[in-house]
Amino acid sequence: MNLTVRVTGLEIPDPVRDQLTEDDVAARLVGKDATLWGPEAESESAIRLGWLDLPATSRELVSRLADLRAELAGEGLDRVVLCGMGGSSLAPEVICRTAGVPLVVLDTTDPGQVAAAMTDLDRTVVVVSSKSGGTVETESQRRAFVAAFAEAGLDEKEVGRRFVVVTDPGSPLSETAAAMGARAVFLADPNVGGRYSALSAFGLVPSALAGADVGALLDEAEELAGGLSEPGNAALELGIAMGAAFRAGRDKLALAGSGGQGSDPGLPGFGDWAEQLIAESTGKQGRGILPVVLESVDAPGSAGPDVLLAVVGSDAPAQGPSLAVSGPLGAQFLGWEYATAVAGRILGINPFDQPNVTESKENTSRILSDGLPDERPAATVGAIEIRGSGGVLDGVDLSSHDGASLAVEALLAAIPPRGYLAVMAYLDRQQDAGAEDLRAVLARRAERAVTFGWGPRFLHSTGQYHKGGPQVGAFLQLTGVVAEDLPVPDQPFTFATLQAAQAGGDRKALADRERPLLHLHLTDRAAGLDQLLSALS
Ligand SMILES: O=P(O)(O)OC[C@H]1O[C@H](O)[C@H](O)[C@@H](O)[C@@H]1O
Repeated sequence: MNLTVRVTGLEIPDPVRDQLTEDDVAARLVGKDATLWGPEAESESAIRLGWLDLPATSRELVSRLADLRAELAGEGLDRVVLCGMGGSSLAPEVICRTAGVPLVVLDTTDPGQVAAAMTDLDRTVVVVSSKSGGTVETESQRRAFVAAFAEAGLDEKEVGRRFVVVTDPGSPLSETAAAMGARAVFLADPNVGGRYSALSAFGLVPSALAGADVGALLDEAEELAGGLSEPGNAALELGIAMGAAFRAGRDKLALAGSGGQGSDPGLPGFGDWAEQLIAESTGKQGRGILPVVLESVDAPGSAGPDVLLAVVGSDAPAQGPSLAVSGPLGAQFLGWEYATAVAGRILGINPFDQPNVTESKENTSRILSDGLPDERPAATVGAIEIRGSGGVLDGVDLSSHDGASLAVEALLAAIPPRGYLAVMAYLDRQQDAGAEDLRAVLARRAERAVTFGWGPRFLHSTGQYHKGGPQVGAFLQLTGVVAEDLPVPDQPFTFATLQAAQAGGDRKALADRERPLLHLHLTDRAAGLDQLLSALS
């Protein structure tokens, strides 16, 4: 078995393991028994277990993708841009970063970040990935690239040849792909959900075109797959540890990479992939495991009474209740998917649906048709406009020059015991990268779990947990002024209005739950971030 899981400092009660053994869960999961998560989950589970077969069924893609990559290279198309959200982009990002090959991942509606991806068009091929084929971010990016290629002088046929599409059979995107004459269309297995699709066409197509060795990835997964029906296998142990920790009150899973130390190479970006898998799969019905992606093994948030630390890519135990999960990337993907399905059974939830994701999307659509509500700031301090809901600004003196940090302090004070703070930044992941530093700064002050997510990307990941999981979150939303907007061709909105509507739609979903929420709008992005970080550090 090429995955090892070492559990340290966490007691696993015998009944948890005994029950799984008695119920023959390992073999039944490999046999795709849809009854494992109870009668209510059965119809969904019945069409969501195809990921178990992917190490074998995805094989046919390997040579097809090698041929396509060679064909593209022959035409000088060596820059790959991937448009896709959540399950359609997180895995390729890890695969390519781990392999050290360049892939431009576009999973945003930030106008500046989208515009920055539209360079070097003469050597660019765009992979448009969406399982449903109806994701607004992805479709908007596709339209923007079509227009950019046309503006660069390509005729309609040439434009189509710059696109490779990955989607489910019969989706609206499959029809669009045919209509635009896309160079290639890869239809994925509809019996695999987005966040379980790392080893399907969604993970493999962009990665192989960017130059990653996806055959090796499948080999790694296949080696693990061979032992997954055995009781006591490593992926089962991982799921048991996640479930037992949850039952013992350790419902925050802090994820850290080994940073390339020790015997395993690092797996950069793996935490963000696992975050979506765990948050969307378990965060529902008022419970769930909250993944907290850390900057390093000893970053703030790696320990605490409600925390289990998982170090990915390490075989050395860390301090405190922790897991060391080592193995190559292909085995990690399959192992964590299997473990999450097992943990889902222990938690008593359906690990294959995402019942609360649509809510923010619907709010966004409403804002796009009715317009943004006029929400006056409670105060403006320096480059930051301050707004709040859920009582977070009650009694806070916003008139002083440190009004913004007082507002943040009030938000931290509103985090309930065993709760968490989610920082949600609807900004440019490249240009405003410093926003990520807020996580550790705030975790140090809050002494509670603090997560960081780029909007709208996190809506397809932790967004489910925020709304469907335990209602113990406090929320810091960051938005910023847009220097130059970008149209979404043939749509009644621009990227800036879409981004603002997504932030507004999610604020509404959280406000409807009366969660404490602080919204800081940066009227100058760089100055606002500096102001915030220096006030809080
Ligand atoms: O691949 P798509 O259909 O575009 O979906 C992208 C993402 O969107 C939704 O919000 C789901 O909650 C995610 O699980 C999914 O990965």
